[in-house]
Amino acid sequence: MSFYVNIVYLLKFVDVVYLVKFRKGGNNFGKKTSSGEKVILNGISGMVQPGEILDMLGPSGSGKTKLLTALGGSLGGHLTSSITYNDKSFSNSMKRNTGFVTQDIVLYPHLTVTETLVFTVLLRLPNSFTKQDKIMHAEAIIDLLELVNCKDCIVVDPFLRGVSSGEQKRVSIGQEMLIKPSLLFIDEPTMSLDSTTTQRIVSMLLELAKAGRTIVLTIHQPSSVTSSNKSLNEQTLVKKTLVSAYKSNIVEKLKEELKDNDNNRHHDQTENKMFEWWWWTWWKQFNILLQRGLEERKHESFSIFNTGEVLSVAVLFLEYYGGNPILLTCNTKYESKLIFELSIQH
Ligand SMILES: Nc1ncnc2c1ncn2[C@@H]1O[C@H](COP(=O)(O)OP(=O)(O)OP(=O)(O)O)[C@@H](O)[C@H]1O
Repeated sequence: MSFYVNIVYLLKFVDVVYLVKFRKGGNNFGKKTSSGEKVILNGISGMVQPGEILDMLGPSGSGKTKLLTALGGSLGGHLTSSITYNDKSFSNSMKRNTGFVTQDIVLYPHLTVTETLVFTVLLRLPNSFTKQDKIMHAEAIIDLLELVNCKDCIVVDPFLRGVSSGEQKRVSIGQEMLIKPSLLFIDEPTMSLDSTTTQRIVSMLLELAKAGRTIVLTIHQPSSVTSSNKSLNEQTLVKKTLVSAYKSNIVEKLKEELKDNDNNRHHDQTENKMFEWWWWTWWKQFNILLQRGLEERKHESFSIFNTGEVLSVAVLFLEYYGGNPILLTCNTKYESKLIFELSIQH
């Protein structure tokens, strides 16, 4: 199974503005509060071609995750922008081709690396692939992400160490890779990793981009140009210089480029023809979810209550997500967190 993608996407975003409403003063313990608006993203523009990686650097709180989520088509609320993918807006059909790796690593702690990826691939690849094909695909991803040495390790082992945080991050990326997404969004792929693991992940992302993907990622830069060892005046000056350099050197050029690109580009008419949508049968999905739930909790002694819990979680997931395979990579133990995250993202 090749890692080349069927559809390639040109991502363009122009003047992305995002506001949030907030209550001034937070909880005023019974006193009157007033509300206000905060500008989180203020007119951001850019373009990413297939085969390219756009890396967003910035200090904590600068809006990287919000922009990434907006580009991934999942940011609701007060968003005004023109974000297009091959000159079309984000659609449900595109979700099939989009992978989104969140900052927090959320994996089943009691499954092995192989089990994690195999259950994901069984749920997320269409029925046109045989079970054997799907398992082979998961094994290929394990090779690609250099997870062979830990493939039989439990993700979080209560007695031993479990897999390392770098390996967990690669498993999270692997879960998205299984569907061969054409667009890949990754929030902080190198967070808290050592330089060797960072280098490995970056090389892997370069390989994925070479295969035709459009990749956007964020990297928190602790040693950013406005670092705290500079005085406030110096920080403000550096910010102003950067903003005006961005406006005069980049924005106008970029907008020109976006215009040229609009005029010259031959639209990819094959997208819809190549797009393959499928729905799993309820029974098949239920079985995989049930099997995963039982595998995850095999270390616990099973009572009627536990069994009932696993069964209801499997049903609940089918019901909650309406059988949408993209959302079925969740973690039983961490449903509430994921439901929260997914309700934000989808
Ligand atoms: N509902 C909200 N109300 C007020 N402010 C908000 C709200 N949601 C997000 N913010 C603010 O928006 C800003 C951008 O958040 P975002 O998560 O995108 O930052 P980030 O650059 O990804 O940070 P980090 O590197 O720490 O993950 C932050 O300052 C955050 O506090």
